[in-house]
Amino acid sequence: MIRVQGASVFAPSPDGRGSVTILDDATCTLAARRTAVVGENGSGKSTLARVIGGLIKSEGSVDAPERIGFLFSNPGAQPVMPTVQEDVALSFRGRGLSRAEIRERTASALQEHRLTDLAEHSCHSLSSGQQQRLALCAILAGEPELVIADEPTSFLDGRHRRIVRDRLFADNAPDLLLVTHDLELASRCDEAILVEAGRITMQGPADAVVATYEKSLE
Ligand SMILES: Nc1ncnc2c1ncn2[C@@H]1O[C@H](COP(=O)(O)OP(=O)(O)OP(=O)(O)O)[C@@H](O)[C@H]1O
Repeated sequence: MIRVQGASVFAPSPDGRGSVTILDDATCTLAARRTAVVGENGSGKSTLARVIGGLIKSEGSVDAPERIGFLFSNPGAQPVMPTVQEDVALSFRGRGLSRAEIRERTASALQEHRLTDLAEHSCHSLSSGQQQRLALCAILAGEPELVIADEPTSFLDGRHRRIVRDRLFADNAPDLLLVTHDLELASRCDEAILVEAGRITMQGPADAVVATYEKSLE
């Protein structure tokens, strides 16, 4: 369950003299297992996702699960460790596991995400699509209650897009808040919210919200 009450975010205006509102008094209660966030470029979707994920501060209040995995729209910003293997292993630390258990779980997570061949590679040497797959692997390894995914398939080829979609929508996957321009994927969520010019203008069943949004684009 996510509750956002009167969240507003301001950024410096381009002339540097004042501020512009990039999220305008957003209020919503998201109780569905999977919620899509749709809207035009620059409407404020990522800003809302970051506010919910606690990555940026806003006015108002946000109540969200404690264990959130955030998939950035720029996957190059995601890895924190030098190599692929170390980055995934980090997700298993702090849970009282032995070194051998961490090694074993890391190997199995890498295998599941078809990253075994890249285990020793430097995270920064990976392509954007590989980084996006690594980010998902590392985040799911952390067993979050909620995944906030900002365009999680933007750099992926068709095959890997299907794999990532299937993983995010698996029965045992964490709850999902999905920012996407892929309206077919958005429709697979239970609910959706529409963001327009910094405001949440609609919330409801994903199909209905996507249909309204698509119409507004005609
Ligand atoms: N740090 C910032 N400083 C100034 N303006 C910002 C900042 N972050 C976002 N904005 C502006 O806020 C608006 C909303 O940005 P946001 O990234 O939330 O949009 P979005 O709906 O996710 O867009 P897209 O679909 O293109 O990814 C944009 O006009 C953007 O330029």
